[in-house]
Amino acid sequence: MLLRHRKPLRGPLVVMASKLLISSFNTSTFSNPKFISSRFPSNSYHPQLPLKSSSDLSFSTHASIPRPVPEVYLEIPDDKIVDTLQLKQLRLKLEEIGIACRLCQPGQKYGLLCPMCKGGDSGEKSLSLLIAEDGNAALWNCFRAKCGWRGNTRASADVKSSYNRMNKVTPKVKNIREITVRDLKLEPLCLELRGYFAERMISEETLRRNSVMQRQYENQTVIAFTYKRKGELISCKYRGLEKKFWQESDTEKILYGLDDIEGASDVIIVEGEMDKLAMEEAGFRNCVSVPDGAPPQVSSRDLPSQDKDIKYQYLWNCKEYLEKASRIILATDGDQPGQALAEELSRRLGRERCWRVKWPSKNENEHFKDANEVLMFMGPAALREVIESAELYPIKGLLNFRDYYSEIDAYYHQTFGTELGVSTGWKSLDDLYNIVPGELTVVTGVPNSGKSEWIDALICNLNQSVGWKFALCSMENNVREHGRKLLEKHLKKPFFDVRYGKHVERMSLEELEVGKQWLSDTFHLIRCENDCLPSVKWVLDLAKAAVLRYGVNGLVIDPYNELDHQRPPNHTETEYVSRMLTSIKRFAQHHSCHVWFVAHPRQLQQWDGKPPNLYDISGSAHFINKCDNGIVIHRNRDPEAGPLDQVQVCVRKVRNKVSGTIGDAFLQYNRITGEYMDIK
Ligand SMILES: Nc1ncnc2c1ncn2[C@@H]1O[C@H](COP(=O)(O)OP(=O)(O)OP(=O)(O)O)[C@@H](O)[C@H]1O
Repeated sequence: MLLRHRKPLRGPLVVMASKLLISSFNTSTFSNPKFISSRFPSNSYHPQLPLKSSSDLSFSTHASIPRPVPEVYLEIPDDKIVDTLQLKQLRLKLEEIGIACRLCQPGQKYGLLCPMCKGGDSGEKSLSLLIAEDGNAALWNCFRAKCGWRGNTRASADVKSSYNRMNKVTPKVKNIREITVRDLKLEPLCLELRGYFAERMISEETLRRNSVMQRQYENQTVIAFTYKRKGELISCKYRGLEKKFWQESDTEKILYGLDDIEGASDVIIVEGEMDKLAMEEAGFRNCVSVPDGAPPQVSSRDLPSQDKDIKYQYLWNCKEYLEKASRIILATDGDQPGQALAEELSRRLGRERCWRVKWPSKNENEHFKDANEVLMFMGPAALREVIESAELYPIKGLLNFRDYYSEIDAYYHQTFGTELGVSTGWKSLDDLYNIVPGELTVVTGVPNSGKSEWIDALICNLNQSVGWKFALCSMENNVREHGRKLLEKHLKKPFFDVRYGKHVERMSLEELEVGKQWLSDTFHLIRCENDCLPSVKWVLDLAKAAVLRYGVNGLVIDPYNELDHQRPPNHTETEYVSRMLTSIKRFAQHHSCHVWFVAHPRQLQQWDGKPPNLYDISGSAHFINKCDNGIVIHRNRDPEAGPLDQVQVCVRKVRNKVSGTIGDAFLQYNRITGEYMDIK
């Protein structure tokens, strides 16, 4: 007997709960939303009915189904409860789709067993059903997150509502027929068909054990693959002579050979009945075949909910057989649809327990495509070997060094020539700092120490030695000044013949023309032409375009403080810097592009004239933590201490010992051409 709760509605909680439940329901259906009970009867009646279709049903999953609000009660006088014709019709419809509502009364909410998920392992009554007070409509949802089945229906189909529209995307649950060998007029296989299987290396014993039969169909004898569960015939699939397949209508979709995997910890899934039989010949009974073959390609959509997963309903119908398996070998066909099927199966079964097979080569260009082919042409031992050497199904993001062997080999053989880093062009730095594609170098130094000059000289050297090209995001330089400095270094002549260059020959007009062409071929400028400061993301997006369009090998961001650093209010500066550097490193690695990032040190209170520390960079210690290389550029400004044109390149951090080590190198600065030279 159902428990009914007979306390009057009270308080704001009740009103809230009513609104919550009714808001997801057509209010015209429920004219009086205030009578709702969400306490579930503990002993509701729920026979296990097969899933059936109804023309005016609509189902959808909903992750955020409101859980029933407890302690909300209903008061309906007994004399108002009348089983109207429409209520009877409605109940029939609900029963048809497996909702056991024979004893459910209008205006109340009940907790029933969900026919879709059967309440999961615990068998909880997770389906919340509400029948409208007029007995004309019902609304249900399963509050188990894994299921989330929900829907609504009306007693009569011709009501104008959103149902028809929704029906188009909802599954039609067919009236499942019970079938028997006798009803289907199945017969034992004739000699000719047994011969057909023998050609395919399928023995009579295997055919018998799998109850492979035949049937007369439109003047021809066709093969009948019997789909059984616990020995009972559930469905039957026919195969005509021209490899034409069809299946008994209105039967439940299940895996072929289902009883063979009951309790198995290792399960093999193949793409056709013939492959299942072939596996048996190779000694594997723990094998099932999908009933419907393979999809043309992997769906680009998210995994649908169970009730909308029509094409793979057979997996859900056999869930309890598959969920205990710890290893599932996907031995689908080697062609594209077969691989798409493996992907779709692994998405549903959990990639972590899936394995895949590699079909052996047939000749130089081809592979065998499935189990039956391997059995026929290579024999049972070869098929066994294929299954025994199955490999783990790849999981995106979970990898092994094996996946990188070719990269490791290329590294060993220095195939690309840049594995040990490219020389800066200065001998004194060869042991300390070499440029590796994909790394991040942070450069610092007190103002006017020559950071930008040194980086310009370095990239000119790299262009000359290995032809690298660069994207320059140098906010402090105006374009013509930057062009001048780069040209002077490249042509080794001053741009002007006054002041700094008055004693040396100026670059000629012809040299300027050649130089301009070199500038255009070598550098791409990332510049914010208006007043706003560019963000790191903006710079990286353009740098990515420069990599893809022009194949640049390096990016210079000079300096850090000229970028827009508006950070989200909940981020500290440390967090912000950390994230920003992570995004720069990702860009560098992903595009094999070296990034030089210039960062100023914070204001040094009592500067002793010595090179600053990397930790002195204003903002955060993340600069030194995150960079691959950390360099401080320093120059002597005390004539007593040594030559004024001497520049100290302090290599303060080198993450990769292959490319260098910590130490100082000294270079000589040529003020006229901006070149840096090794000190002889
Ligand atoms: N060793 C040096 N001797 C003399 N002048 C130098 C030396 N190195 C750089 N300079 C000069 O110092 C000026 C500033 O150089 P640069 O712009 O490269 O310094 P910076 O460290 O990047 O400065 P800022 O911190 O202001 O960005 C330039 O005019 C350059 O010619």
